[in-house]
Order: sequence, then C-alpha cells, then structure tokens
Amino acid sequence: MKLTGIETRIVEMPLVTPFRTSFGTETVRQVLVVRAVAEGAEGWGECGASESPLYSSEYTAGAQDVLERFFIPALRTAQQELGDDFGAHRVAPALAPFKQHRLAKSALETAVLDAQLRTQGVSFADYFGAVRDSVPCGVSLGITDTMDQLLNTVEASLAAGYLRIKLKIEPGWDLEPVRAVRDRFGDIDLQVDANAAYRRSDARLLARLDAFELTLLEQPLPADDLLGHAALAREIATPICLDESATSSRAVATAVELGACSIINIKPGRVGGYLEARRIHDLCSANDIPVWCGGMLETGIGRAANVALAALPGFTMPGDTSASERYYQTDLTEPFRLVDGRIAVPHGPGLGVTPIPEILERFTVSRAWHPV
Ligand SMILES: O=C(O)CCC(=O)N[C@@H](C(=O)O)c1ccccc1
Repeated sequence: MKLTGIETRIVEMPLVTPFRTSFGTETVRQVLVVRAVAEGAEGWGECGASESPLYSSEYTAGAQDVLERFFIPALRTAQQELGDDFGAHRVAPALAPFKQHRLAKSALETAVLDAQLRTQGVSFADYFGAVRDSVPCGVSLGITDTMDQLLNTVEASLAAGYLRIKLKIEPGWDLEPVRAVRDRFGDIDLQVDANAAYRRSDARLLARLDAFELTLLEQPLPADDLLGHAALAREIATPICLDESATSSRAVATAVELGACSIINIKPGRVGGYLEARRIHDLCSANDIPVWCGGMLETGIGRAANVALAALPGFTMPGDTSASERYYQTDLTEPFRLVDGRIAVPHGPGLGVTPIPEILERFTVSRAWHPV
C-alpha cells in the first residue's frame, strides 16, 4: 500500500449522560480521530484517550502531539525505507523506539490497517478471524448520585436487552449498590469495575463482595500491583479481571503466571492496537483465560473495530460493546444498534463503517494534515 498522508482531527461529542467512574466524570468526549489516506482508500482510527490523563497517562492533546511530532514522521521514514513492503504490520515496529503512548499508537495503526483492508476488500472481522456474525453486549454503568438513579438505569439497561451489567465502584460505593442491584434484579450477569481505586488493605471489604456471586471484580488495585492482585485472588472467591494492568501480551503473560487474574478485559487501544489485541486473545485462549472486549466510549469508528474483535472465538463473555445511543445522541457513523442483546459485526471492507462527513464536520474542533 502507498500512504499519501495522515489527518489528525479533534472532535468533541456530548455524552447523553455524564459518565462517572472512580477516576472522574466525563460529560463531553474529546476524541482524536485519525484518517490515513492511501492510494485507493482511506482508513480511520480513533484514540481512546480522554481530555485529561485520569485513566492512563495519555490525554487527547498529548496523543495528537506525539503523533504529529514523532509517530507520523516515523511512519514516513518507514514507508520510504520499505516501499511496497510497507503495511499495517510495519506500524508497531516503526513506532517501537518510542516508549508507551499505546492509545496514540493504536489510533494510527488502526487507521493504516483500515485503509489497507479497504484496498484489499477484506473486513476487520475476516482479517482477525471472527467466528460470529453478532456479539453479545454488556453495558457499563457509572456511579450515580442516588441508589434510585442506579436502579432505574439498571432496569432500563435490562429492558434494552443488555446481557451483562457492569457497575463502576469505588470506596464508599461498592457493597450497597451491588446489594441493591442483586436484591432488585436477582441473578443477572453482574460485574464490577473499580478502576484501581482500592488497596491491598481493602481485601476484607472486597471479600464481602463474594456474597453476591459476581461474574468478576475488575482492576481492584493499582495497575502496577500485580502481586497485590495475586494475593487478593487467593483471599476472595470473585474472579479477578485486569484492565489497566494488561498493557501488552507480555504484561498479560506475567499477570496470568503470577495468578493475578483469571479473566482479561482486552481493550485494543490500551495495548497499542488490534494486532497486539489479537496476540493477547491467542495467549489467553491457549491458557484457558476468558476474555471480553472493553470499551473507552468509542465513536462508531472504534466501536466497529471492537465489535469485529469481540467476534473472535476466545471472546466468550459479553463486553462493553454497547449501542451507540448508550453514549451519543448522534454517532460519527451509522449508529450501532442492540438487537436481542447483540450487535451485528460489520462485514464491509475494513471497519465496514465510515464517518458521515457532515456529522464529522459538526463535531470537529480542530484538524491537521500531514503528508507522508
Ligand atoms: O462502554 C464503554 O465504552 C465504556 C466502558 C468503560 O467503563 N470504560 C472505562 C473503563 O474504565 O473501562 C473507560 C472509559 C473511558 C476511558 C477509559 C476507560
């Protein structure tokens, strides 16, 4: 493939409701959108970073800067050196000298991969080896001001057909909301996500969650406390799932070998892209570790890629691939809709969806073009 240029664009999309987690509250999603222009097609990617570095060290303006200052020039050099051998599989090696910035790397690799697959007429689903035409969907529910608000949101989510409920928890908002949801809705598929808000000293408190037979407890401790997660896994019955800790296939292998988790949330952006996400899927499948696809409030661009990934055989649990309307009144692409608790896997070339130009323009706050 021959890349001719990369466009970086910041869009700001209002969320239908504020999304509150243990690390902050978002009301507007500021998204870095990357467009890779190649001879014969253009591809799209989006960066999962938020406006502030609260989930990870990355943030939107920083991702745009590192792309423009380092990653796009490195891509230009790689294409000059590789010529016709250049392709999406060359992006990660070209960016490897630059440390971290995985969310930014993922956005660029995804855009190049999308352009490549569109020129080849191959869908993400076929490229990655999808085995399903639709995927089961869960929903992630933020922390609410009152218990009634939470219960109403759970009720609406179940009525909408979601097959799994994920509750955000934090110290002071954990046992009570879980107990209230269990009391009201019985044995639904229920899990919690702490976003690293607890410490090893909270083990006795977290063990009290066992009474509610949750599907999993996601990232209770800080991302770098693998030994703490391993100790906690020996003390509680609820399966531990990692998110922030699972930054690469190597990190996942270490966590699994240490007994720090028994389930992995695969977020392609967090691990540097869909190619690494596929490697983690394969690693977990080989070790009988169930995986599900996490979300980062993606627009239809990232949502399309996530739904395709979630159709791989090892994705045996409903993920955060919710319908577009969960977060956006108007999505950048044709909206993803929940039908009987599932979302159809796009089957067109590349992502199978494309941003709608007038909607993209409506939400765009800045853009820049970089010849390659
Ligand atoms: O459904 C979704 O896309 C959101 C799922 C979700 O809760 N994502 C959280 C998380 O902590 O996993 C998140 C959102 C935005 C950015 C980072 C993380």
